[in-house]
Amino acid sequence: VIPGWFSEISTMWPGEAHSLKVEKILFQGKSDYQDVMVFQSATYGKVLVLDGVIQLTERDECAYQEMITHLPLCSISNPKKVLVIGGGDGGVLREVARHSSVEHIDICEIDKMVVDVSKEHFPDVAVGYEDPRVTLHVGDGVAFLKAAQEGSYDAVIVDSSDPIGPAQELFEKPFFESVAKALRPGGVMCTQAESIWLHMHIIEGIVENCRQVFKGSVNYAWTTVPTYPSGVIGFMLCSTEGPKVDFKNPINPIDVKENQHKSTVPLKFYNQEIHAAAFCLPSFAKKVIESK
Ligand SMILES: NCCCCCc1nc2ccccc2[nH]1
Repeated sequence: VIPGWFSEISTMWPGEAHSLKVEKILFQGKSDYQDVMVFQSATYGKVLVLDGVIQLTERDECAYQEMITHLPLCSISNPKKVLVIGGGDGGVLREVARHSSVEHIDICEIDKMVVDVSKEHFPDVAVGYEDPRVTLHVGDGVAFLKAAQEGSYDAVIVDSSDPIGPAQELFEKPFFESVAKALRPGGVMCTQAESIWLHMHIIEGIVENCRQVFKGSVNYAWTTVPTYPSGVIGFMLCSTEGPKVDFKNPINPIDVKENQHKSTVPLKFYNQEIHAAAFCLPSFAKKVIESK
């Protein structure tokens, strides 16, 4: 351990560790589910760490939050009812709120400490909670979806941490089945789907499960997030049987106007070209993902 530096060491990425220079530790706690830490970094703004794994930094969170939200929502017309699983930081809420067709946003986050810490230390991310369309449910996303009424959502966004820890069940087939049940015909799911450099085996399993569960389209997209392991992270884009969804051609460009309730920052990362580009895969990943 180098004094003054945080290194992201994990069995999920053996032999490598991204490091950030630490100016000051702002919060350290242990919730019922995980260790929670916030520190001021020298060059990436504030950083949120759960069980030693970087979840977001102020400098590059825009890439992840904008892509995980707009890849699905710009692929369907007139999204009205959206469910977010995880994402307790509030960043996905901030992005969903940009879509004026949306009437209601449910968010189910298991760890209240993540919500409170984000509101305290990441106000520009937690601003999403201030939108009047948002309802926060503190609890397990698996149980929430089991209880959800069939066909009640246009989109479900699964903004989970990694499959080691509280989010483990969110990568398994029964969970995907409960998501498909809660979606309307032609409804869409977008999940955090790890790194093609580090987790091709995990991705292979997710793709296999999704192809069995989602009878519409199933596509893998990816983007650059400098502070996630290997500097990239992926998304699983799935739609249920029904009206065809073409994820690769955004049909519903965001009418990016001031949020009804709060003026949020303009889009920093997402645009139509990067939407289409996100689905272009290197051959080693294409071979695995498109053969499933
Ligand atoms: N190793 C990659 C981790 C990706 C984490 C994505 C993420 N960031 C989050 C912040 C708060 C709550 C849930 C979250 N999920």
